[in-house]
Amino acid sequence: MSTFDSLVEDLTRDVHRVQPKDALQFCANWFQSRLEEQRTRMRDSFSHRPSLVTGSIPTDHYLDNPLSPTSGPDTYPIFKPTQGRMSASGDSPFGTLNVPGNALLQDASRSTPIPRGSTPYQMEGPDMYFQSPSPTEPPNPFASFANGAISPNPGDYLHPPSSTIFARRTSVSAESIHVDSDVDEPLPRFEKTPEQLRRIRASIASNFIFRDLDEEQEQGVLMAMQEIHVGSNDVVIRQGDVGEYFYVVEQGLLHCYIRPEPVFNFNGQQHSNSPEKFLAPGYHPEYGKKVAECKEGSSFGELALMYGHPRAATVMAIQPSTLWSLDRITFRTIILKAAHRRRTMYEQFLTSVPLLTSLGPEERSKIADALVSRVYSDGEAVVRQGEMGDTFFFVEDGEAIVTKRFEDDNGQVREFKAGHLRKGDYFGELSLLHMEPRAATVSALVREDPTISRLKVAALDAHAFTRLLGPLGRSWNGMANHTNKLFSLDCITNSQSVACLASSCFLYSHQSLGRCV
Ligand SMILES: Nc1ncnc2c1ncn2[C@@H]1O[C@@H]2COP(=O)(O)O[C@H]2[C@H]1O
Repeated sequence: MSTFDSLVEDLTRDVHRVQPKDALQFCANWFQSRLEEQRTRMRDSFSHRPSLVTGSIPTDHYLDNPLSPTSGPDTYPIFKPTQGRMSASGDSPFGTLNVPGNALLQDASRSTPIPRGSTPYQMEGPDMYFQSPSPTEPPNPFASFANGAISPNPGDYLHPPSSTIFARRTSVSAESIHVDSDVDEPLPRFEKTPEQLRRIRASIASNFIFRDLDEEQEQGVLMAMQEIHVGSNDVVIRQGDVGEYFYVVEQGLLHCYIRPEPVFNFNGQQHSNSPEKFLAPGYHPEYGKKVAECKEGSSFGELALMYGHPRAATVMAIQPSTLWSLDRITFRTIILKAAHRRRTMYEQFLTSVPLLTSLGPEERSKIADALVSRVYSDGEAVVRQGEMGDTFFFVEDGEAIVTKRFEDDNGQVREFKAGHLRKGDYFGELSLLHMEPRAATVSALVREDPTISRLKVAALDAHAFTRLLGPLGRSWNGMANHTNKLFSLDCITNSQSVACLASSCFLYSHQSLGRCV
C-alpha cells in the first residue's frame, strides 16, 4: 500500500470514529499533526546522528509553535473541578491552564503568560463552534506553519502520543514538553487519603490509557487527580469548548452527545434542524445524538487534550457520579512521556527482530505504536491449537514452548513439543494469513532456571498486522510455499532450531524455514 493510501485509510478511520462536525477542519488538523509527527521523527533520527545535529538540520524541523490565543469573549460557563462538588464558573477555560510548565501560556510574540481569564475567540453559531486566532480572522488551520515563529526552545517538541492509544491518532502540539528529559516543571499535587488513592487505582486499573505508566508516573497521575461529584444532568464537558481536563469515572453514569452537523442550502443559509428529530429516542434536545455511555472504570475527555481540538462531544451525568479529573498538562506530560518511552523501547526491540530487517525506521515505529504488551505466567497458553486467531505476537522477553496435538494411528491424542521461542521470535501469523485455526499451542515456559524472565509478548491485532506487516506479504507467502513444498509442514518455528511434523514423524532441522501457529 502506498503512503498516500495508508494515510487516507488512517484518516477515514479516524473521521468515522470522531465524526467531526467540521470535517474539513478535522482533516486539516489531522494532516498537520501527521506532518508534525513525521518532522519529529526526522528530528529524532537526526539527533541520533551527532554529525548532523548542529547546524545542518533544516530550521523547520525545530519549529514547534505554541498556540497564540488572543483575548476574546467567553462563550460558555464551564464546570471546573474543585476539591469537592463541581461548580459552574464563568471563568475562561484557559484560566486553569495557568499552571507551572504550561508553554501554552507563552505568547510567542510577547513571551509573557496569557492572563487568567482570556480565551481564544470562538465563532459561535447555533450548531458551530470554531476556534479562531482573532475575532476578525477566520481560523487558519496551518497557522503554526504560516507564522514562522521560532520556539524559544529549539528542539523542544511535544512528541506525538502512541497511536495505539486511540487507534493510531497523533497529537497536535499545544504545549512543548521534553519527553526525553527527567527534569520537569512541578505538576499539580493534591494530597489524598490512602482510601482515595485506593479508589483511583481501582478506577484506572483496567483503563488502557494508563497502561504504559511506570510507578513514578502513576504516582504523578494519582497525585494530580481531583475528586469530583456531579449530580444528574450536570454537564461535565460541552462540545466545542477548549479541553482542560480528562476524566475517569469511579462510579455513576454519563452520556456523550454530539450535535448534528449544520445543513446549508445552496445560498449558504443554514436549515434549522427538524425539532421532531430531537424528540426521537437517543437524542437530547440541546446536545444532540447520544453516542456513548461512560460507566465505572471508563474515561472521557481525552480527544481534545491529545489533539488540541475543541471538545468533540457533550458529556452529561445521567446519575450522580464520582469522577477523577486530570489536568491537561499532567495528562499530556505524563501520558505522552510514557508513550514516548514505550515507543523507544519497542523500536529498539524491533530492530533486533530478523523478520523486520527489511523495514525502514518509520515502518518499525508504526509497528511499535501498535504493539501491546502482555505478560503470561508459567505454563499459561498465549494461543491454543484449534482456536481462531486474531492476534500476532513477538516474544519480547522470556521464553515460550510450542506444542502440537495430533491423533495417532490408534486414534489416541498425542502431544509433542514443536518448538522453543525466545526473544525476537514471533508466532501467530499463519492463522491470520490463511484465516485458519491456530496450528499449535504456544505457552509460557515453565521455568526451572530462575534467571529466565517471565514470558512477555508484544501483541499486534489482526487489523494492524494486515496494515503494517502487509509489506512483508511476499516474504510470508514465500516462506509458507517454500516450507509446504519441502516438508508438507504443519509446524516450524522461527528459532534456529526448527521442529516439524511430517506424516507423524519428527524432522529436526537447523534452519529457520517457516512458521507454525
Ligand atoms: N463518538 C464520539 N465522538 C467523540 N467523542 C466521544 C465519542 N464517544 C465518546 N466521546 C468522548 O466525549 C469526549 C468529549 O471531549 P473530548 O473531545 O476531549 O473527548 C471525547 C471522548 O472522550
